[in-house]
Amino acid sequence: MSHFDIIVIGAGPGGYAAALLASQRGKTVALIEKQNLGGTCLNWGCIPTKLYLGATAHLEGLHAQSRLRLCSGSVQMDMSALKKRKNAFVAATHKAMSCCLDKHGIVLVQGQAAILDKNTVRIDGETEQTLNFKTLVIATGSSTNWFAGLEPDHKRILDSTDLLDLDAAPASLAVIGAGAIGLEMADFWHRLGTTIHVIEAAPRIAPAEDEEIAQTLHGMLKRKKWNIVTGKRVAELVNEDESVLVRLEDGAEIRVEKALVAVGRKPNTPGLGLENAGVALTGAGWVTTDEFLRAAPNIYAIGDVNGRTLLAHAAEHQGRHAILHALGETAAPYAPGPIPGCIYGSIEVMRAGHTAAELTAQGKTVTVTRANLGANPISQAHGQALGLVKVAWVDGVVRGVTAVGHGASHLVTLAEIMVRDRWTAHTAHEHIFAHPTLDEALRDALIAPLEDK
Ligand SMILES: Cc1cc2nc3c(=O)[nH]c(=O)nc-3n(C[C@H](O)[C@H](O)[C@H](O)COP(=O)(O)OP(=O)(O)OC[C@H]3O[C@@H](n4cnc5c(N)ncnc54)[C@H](O)[C@@H]3O)c2cc1C
Ligand SMILES: NC(=O)c1ccc[n+]([C@@H]2O[C@H](COP(=O)([O-])OP(=O)(O)OC[C@H]3O[C@@H](n4cnc5c(N)ncnc54)[C@H](O)[C@@H]3O)[C@@H](O)[C@H]2O)c1
Repeated sequence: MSHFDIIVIGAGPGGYAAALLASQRGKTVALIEKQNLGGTCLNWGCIPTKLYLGATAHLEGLHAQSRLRLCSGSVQMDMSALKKRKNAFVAATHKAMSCCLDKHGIVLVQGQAAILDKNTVRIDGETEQTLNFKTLVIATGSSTNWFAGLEPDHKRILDSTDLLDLDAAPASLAVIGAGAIGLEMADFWHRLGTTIHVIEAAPRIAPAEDEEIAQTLHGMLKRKKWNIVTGKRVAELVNEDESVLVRLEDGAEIRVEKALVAVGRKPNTPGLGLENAGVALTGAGWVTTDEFLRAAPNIYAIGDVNGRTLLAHAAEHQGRHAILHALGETAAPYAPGPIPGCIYGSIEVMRAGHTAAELTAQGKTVTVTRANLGANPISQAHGQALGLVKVAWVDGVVRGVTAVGHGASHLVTLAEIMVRDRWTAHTAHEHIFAHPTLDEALRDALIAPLEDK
């Protein structure tokens, strides 16, 4: 078959979800992938990083208890065994995904796709082939970005994919960029004994997060003896054979064993032939989409490649909307509401909805309530009671919830529901929160307006 109702380019979380939904709706579907099923998320992103963090969480837990003098001694991680486990898990997931595609009658085409015109793609794989579509979904994702002077050499100057492949912990690691990738990876290697240096150009780490949350995180990481430099750009990374020289814009230098370049992502659009279908690009090459996620009348662009929200669950959600819109099952513009997000690790950050600063910038009158994790018995039980939950309100309605601390990511779905369903302080009293749970900290921040009266 060379003609399909729907062709999807890219089998990451966005493309895979779109292909499955289209086939469940009875459409003929081809999914084109040049590398591995699962895209960045499964192979080099969400899944391997969380597997590494999950496998070493007990090290951090024991550390916290040893600080309370409840245990002592040391545990060694076997890095090559962990890598093997990660590779086995990823391979098993490839197999499961491939079976699922087969079961749904989706034709998987291995190769690199390029658009020839508004109804045709060419695939360069083992053989070259041309396929026709009624609707195309571009879900080609993004790749590691770097700036002049910071180019990874993949030996000492690494990107996030290289760092997952190390066989042993480096003695020291400079992390360039304190977004989610930099902070999560630094946390993993810190657990294995690596000395961490974080250099962030913005005035604070986790610059996309609420300022108080980011400052609290900063303080907690400093207690772990991370060297954190903010407000300074790294100008150059030099591989000096035995070490890497990190040169900051003000001339200051840091020498480390390895450096991680985690300064953001760039869209996978070069060579896609988008110009042949009248698709416009913006900025660094992100696909421009309209309110329905369309890049052209019969072409949608979903996930990282459209630059809206670089998260796996956002890609999946957009994939679903694109298919429903293409099939005429919805005529509504894409309006995702609050998109939950987390930074994972020993100290986690979670957020759903707007920060207080974002709401204020929109001209809203914002009030803020808080609950410290110090008062939460579960945080205390883990010996990790620093951190807080923060709620931003407008007109008595929850508009944003964010938190920092041990296990904070576990609060994110409830926080998303609170924002989406426009909870008031009274709503919190309509629900029973199990005791003792971290959720109670969320409840405490929520009922604070009632308690204050
Ligand atoms: C280290 C790291 C950790 C992360 N952790 C998280 C996390 O915890 N939670 C979270 O939500 N997000 C996380 N992300 C982000 C997440 O991985 C991405 O947002 C998500 O994978 C985007 O999905 P996508 O489907 O848009 O694209 P991708 O997953 O990038 O998939 C795109 C696919 O398209 C294929 N492709 C590209 N061009 C072509 C072509 N011309 N022809 C054929 N195939 C092509 C690629 O090979 C790839 O498989 C992380 C990212 C990184 C790098
Ligand atoms: N847990 C998660 O959900 C998760 C985990 C990892 C990645 N991601 C996604 O992947 C995307 C990419 O993550 P990221 O951390 O690479 O990007 P990012 O854009 O979030 O952070 C990059 C940081 O690098 C800084 N920077 C840029 N140039 C610099 C320089 N020369 N010197 C010092 N600092 C510099 C920027 O100020 C920025 O804070 C994010 O958008 C995120 O959504 C999500």
